Amino acid sequence: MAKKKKNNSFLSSFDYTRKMEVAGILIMAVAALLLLSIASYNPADYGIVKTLSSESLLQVDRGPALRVNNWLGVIGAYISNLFVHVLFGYVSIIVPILIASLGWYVFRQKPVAELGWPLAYGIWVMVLISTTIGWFYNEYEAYSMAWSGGSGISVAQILHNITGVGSIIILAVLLFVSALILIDRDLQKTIDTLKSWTSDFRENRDRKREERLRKKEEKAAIKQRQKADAAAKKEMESAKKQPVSSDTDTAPDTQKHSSIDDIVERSQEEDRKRELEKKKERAELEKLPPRAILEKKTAAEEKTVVDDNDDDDVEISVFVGEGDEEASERELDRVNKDKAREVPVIKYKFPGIDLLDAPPNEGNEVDLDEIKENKRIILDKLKRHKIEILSINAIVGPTVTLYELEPSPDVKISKIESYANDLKMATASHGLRIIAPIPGRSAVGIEVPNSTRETVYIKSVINTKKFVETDHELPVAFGKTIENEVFMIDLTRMPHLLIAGATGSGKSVGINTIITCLLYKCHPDNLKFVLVDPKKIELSLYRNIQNHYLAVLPGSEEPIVTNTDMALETLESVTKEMDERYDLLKMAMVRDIKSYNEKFKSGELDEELGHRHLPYIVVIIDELADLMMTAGKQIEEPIARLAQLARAIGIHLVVATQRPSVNVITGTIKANFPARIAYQVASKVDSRTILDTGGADQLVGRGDMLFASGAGMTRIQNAYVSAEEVERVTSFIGEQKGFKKPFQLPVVETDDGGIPDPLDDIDDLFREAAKIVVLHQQGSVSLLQRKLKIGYNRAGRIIDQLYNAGVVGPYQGSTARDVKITEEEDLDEIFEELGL
Ligand SMILES: Nc1ncnc2c1ncn2[C@@H]1O[C@H](COP(=O)(O)OP(=O)(O)OP(=O)(O)O)[C@@H](O)[C@H]1O
Repeated sequence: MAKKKKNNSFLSSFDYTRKMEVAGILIMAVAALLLLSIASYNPADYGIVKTLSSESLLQVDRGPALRVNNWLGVIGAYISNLFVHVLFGYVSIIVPILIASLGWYVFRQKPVAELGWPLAYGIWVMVLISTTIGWFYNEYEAYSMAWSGGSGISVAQILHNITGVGSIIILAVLLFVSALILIDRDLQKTIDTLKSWTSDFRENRDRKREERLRKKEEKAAIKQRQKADAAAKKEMESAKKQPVSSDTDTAPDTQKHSSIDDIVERSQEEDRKRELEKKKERAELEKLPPRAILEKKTAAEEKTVVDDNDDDDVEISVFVGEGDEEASERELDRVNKDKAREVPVIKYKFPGIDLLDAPPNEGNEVDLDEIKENKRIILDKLKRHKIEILSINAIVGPTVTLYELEPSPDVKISKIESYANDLKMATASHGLRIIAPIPGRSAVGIEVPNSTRETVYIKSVINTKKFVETDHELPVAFGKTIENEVFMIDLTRMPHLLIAGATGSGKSVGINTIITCLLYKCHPDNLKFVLVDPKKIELSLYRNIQNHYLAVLPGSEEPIVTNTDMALETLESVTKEMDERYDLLKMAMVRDIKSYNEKFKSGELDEELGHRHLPYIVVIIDELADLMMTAGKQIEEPIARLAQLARAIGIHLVVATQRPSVNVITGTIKANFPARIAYQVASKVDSRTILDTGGADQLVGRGDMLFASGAGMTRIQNAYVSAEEVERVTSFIGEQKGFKKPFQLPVVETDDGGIPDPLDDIDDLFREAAKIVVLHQQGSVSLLQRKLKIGYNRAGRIIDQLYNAGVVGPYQGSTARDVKITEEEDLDEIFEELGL
């Protein structure tokens, strides 16, 4: 009695958990032993153990003939014979697996009842597979019986007796259905899953390939840049070491380089500062509790708490952004009138706001039923995955509604993202985008497209106080954010834009929005467009405004560039304009175009020295792919150079393509365009090429876009401007007198050594200039400026003519041109040839 009591107390000294752990380990050990015995099954073993007497079991060595092969000896031989030979063949291996799962459940104290179906399924599959193998064994006997086991063979035989060849069809169908059950319980879903697997695989492979290519290119670009930097540094150092007398010409050239570097470096420094500020702002937001952020973000919004009578107890608050304050009547016209008055060079009247269509219906209608339904679906789906949500905010935008979910603290945010496909299917919506987490918050955003979209009319973004009163130099109000706020940028701060979107996604409308915004804000004296349109139709509407707003190659008949050769020449010319502008800024000792123009306006800069008012130049390329396909590297080079250096001197690029592949948006181009816009694209790979992340493939087209700059990504509904509106605006401008001709870009030397400037228009000072150059053996613009007391432009033109006549060599960047003539007689011969 006493003993029993002691025993009891020994067992009861272990708590329940420990007992379950021990039981679990024991069950798993049994499973492991069973597995070993089945895995080492040998048909000969059973015969041997049957012949063994009980004494022989105690013998140290029974000799090789009686040695059992099974790893678990005699017991193993019996067990494996039962499972492999008698029952289900090697397929019996499922038994120890099932036992091990049971052991694991006991060990972890999970509810064993949960294993009911998996156990039944495992046994069913075991019987089915062994029967199928048995069927083939009966028919062909091509392999050992151990694969199906006696039971598999017998069941197959019985089935065959009853249904003949139909038996194998039945078995095949049962196997297929069982496999489907394993993959997924829904056939439709299974097909979708399989489809998404294959497309994921393909996408992955493509992405990796593109990524490799991009990295390679980026590396090459970085190397190139480093080389250029090193060369420039070296040059600067050598210039510092040997002070050059002021009347030699190499000094200004060297200074020019260091000055370019200075200016670029300074503006890069400014970019860095801006980035830092943005980071700080984000960090501040992170510190605020989520609620406070929402309040901050939606300060101007209406909030409705919806009582949806659902049985869940998650509250949903619906926010609709009020939008920006409308500008008062004629405010824009008044501001523009003042602006036009300030520029006396031409008489100009800005287009009026009434040239734009008025939005037919003001405001954004909210479909509360749709919101409730989406909430129900989202919660339902997440509940099934055991994700608990504490509260939801729905922010209704023009195109999509953002559901901000606050999950309970123990939920891993990234888990929700993995259910994107599931949610997409449940809400039956293309364009569902998951933001997990919303930057700086422990909330998850799910954007679901609205069933009825609101068109954002351009008038509703232009005629706002935000746009009218902005002091941005080149303001572009793209459209409206999800909070209904006007999304506006200053192009000078971007400083360039890369745009991608499949055909029909709203790119062209987007480019028209950019141009229209600029036309409504910038005086023609202060802004010029270089329009490159290989598709030949998209930008043709702007022909009307050539004498006001377009910049062209000298002598060009066609104000809009439509072929690759011309595009190449034009971009090179813009690059030359860039170099010239750097020279001018250096001479004026200012660091950016704004201060330069102010200095010029105040009369501090001498026009005789080449100083001139510098308008902003916005180069728009609509379809980079067409140019890259025909000119490749040749076109990439000036684009990359402009993108790298043109920031401080008022030249900005807007480059669009419908083919965002790595051979169009190369590493070099990408590296120099930090601000990017993606409209809807065809695949995740395309989205990654443009944005470095997915998302653009989930947009819903018609101007639905993502804007990405260093500070994150914003979803925007692009403002709609129709072709008729563009036509009205451009005709209004075009009908005014304007300048005599379009803005002339500088002349560029062509590859074959000639320059387009014809020699029959030889400058009066050509002879004198040639003599000076030969005398000093130095072909430089500033030498001619000093000696002939002429302006920069004229001296530059004479140097180009001297080059064309063979007196000086080609342009060599930072050093003066070589002089090809040494003797006066040779020069006289040239004069004679030219009839001078
Ligand atoms: N912001 C917008 N709001 C409403 N509808 C739009 C918007 N942008 C585009 N759309 C609609 O989508 C159509 C296609 O747009 P768009 O011509 O700009 O596409 P795209 O990307 O330039 O195509 P492609 O590359 O073939 O020229 C437009 O005709 C218009 O009906």
